[in-house]
Amino acid sequence: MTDYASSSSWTSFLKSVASFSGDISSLTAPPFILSTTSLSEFPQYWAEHPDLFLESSFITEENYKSKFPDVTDLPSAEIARMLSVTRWFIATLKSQYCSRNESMGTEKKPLNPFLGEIFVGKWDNKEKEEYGETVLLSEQVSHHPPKTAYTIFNDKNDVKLEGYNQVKASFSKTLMLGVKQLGHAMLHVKDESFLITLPALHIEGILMAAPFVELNSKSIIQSSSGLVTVIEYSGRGYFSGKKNTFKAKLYKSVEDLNANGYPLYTMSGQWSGVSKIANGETGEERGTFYDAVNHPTEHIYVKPIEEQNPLESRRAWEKVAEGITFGDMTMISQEKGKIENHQRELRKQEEEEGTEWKRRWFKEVDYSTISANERLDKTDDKFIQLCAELNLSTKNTPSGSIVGDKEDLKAETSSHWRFNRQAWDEEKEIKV
Ligand SMILES: CCC(=O)OC[C@H](C)CC[C@H]1O[C@H]2C[C@H]3[C@@H]4CC=C5C[C@@H](O)CC[C@]5(C)[C@H]4CC[C@]3(C)[C@H]2[C@@H]1C
Repeated sequence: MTDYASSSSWTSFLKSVASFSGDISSLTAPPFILSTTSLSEFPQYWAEHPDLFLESSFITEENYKSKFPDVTDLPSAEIARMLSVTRWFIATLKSQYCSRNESMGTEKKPLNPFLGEIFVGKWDNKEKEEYGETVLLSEQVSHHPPKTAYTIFNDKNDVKLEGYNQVKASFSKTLMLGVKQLGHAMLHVKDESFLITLPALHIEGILMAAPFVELNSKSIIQSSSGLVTVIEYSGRGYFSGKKNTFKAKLYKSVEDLNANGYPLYTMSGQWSGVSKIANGETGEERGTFYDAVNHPTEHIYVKPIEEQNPLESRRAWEKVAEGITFGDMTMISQEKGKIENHQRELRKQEEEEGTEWKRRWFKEVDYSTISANERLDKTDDKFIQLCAELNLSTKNTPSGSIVGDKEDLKAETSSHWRFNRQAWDEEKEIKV
């Protein structure tokens, strides 16, 4: 095993970190820490368990007890659906935050998508007729700063996830990279909606050239039914001492949450391992909630590169990925240079013509026009309604910020990316 930590390329990289400007892509990291995967591919990690992604859409008053056989006191289908959505969300975390360690040995620096870069794919679920096809569309809607908008939809069962992501990163004195996520995700299952806020994370192990992600802070899942789940994260050295630890509490309402009342259920354990579910009031265990190690992961299907459009990520980055695989710095910088030069020419042309790159499947919606309480009775916008339940900021703040907290007061914009389904229905060039 190469001792990367003491290699000259890594020590000089660490020196460059000293002058880190906050823009992750500005850092030239050595080939062994570069990933051949672009950030535009990351939304696939929301649906690598097609069964769990769709499960809540199959839960009815008639069958809900069968979905959680150990939870004998499950009161209703609505609560079962909230448990199911919570389990799906917990199940996404291992793919989101550990998949590079599993496939490449350590966390790596993803390729920085160019403006307009797209990534599309599907889970055809052929083995389960009742699932139907799940489609992923991802588009880099901003390059400065990088923002990725995505949707994952399954028309047959009326399930759709829509969201976008932006990160703010900063190095601590101990060279740990702290990352705050902006944006949010919204899951719509038939006539129910769930707002999901994104956890903050930090990258440990950079000094030893063996980086890995640990989650911190919390996520909230707010349902349009009023049910709410709060998930708190911790790592090694915190109360339980184990890495990737979480504690999730499902409350009947925000009032119960705010009054520090009993949750209906508490789920706790490791999001990358096994977690248990217990009765929220008595603490009596009700069995295993989720087992990340033994639940099969199904990777997305992406058509071969030769069938892809030039804007599609794996085709666009093919040569750079080759350079990274061979550790050929010259090839990496030459091929990256071609992509960057082409982008510079496009921006120059747009500047001269007074135009702007046309976003393909997503549009930016400005929520700053009216104040929050006015909006409530004037909108059927689920984002506004679900944020209002939790008094969450609707501005461009780290996900989960509260109205009036310092991040909310500091934020100047309130624009969020939304999927434009009609644009996809009218799409002529790109096939999944
Ligand atoms: C920046 C210094 C550097 O290059 O160090 C190399 C190290 C690999 C650490 C930095 C990179 O670590 C990567 C981890 C990436 C996040 C992983 C998962 C997600 C979830 C997904 O839903 C949205 C994106 C997000 C937050 C990734 C964002 C980019 C991260 C932090 C990469 C770092 C550049």
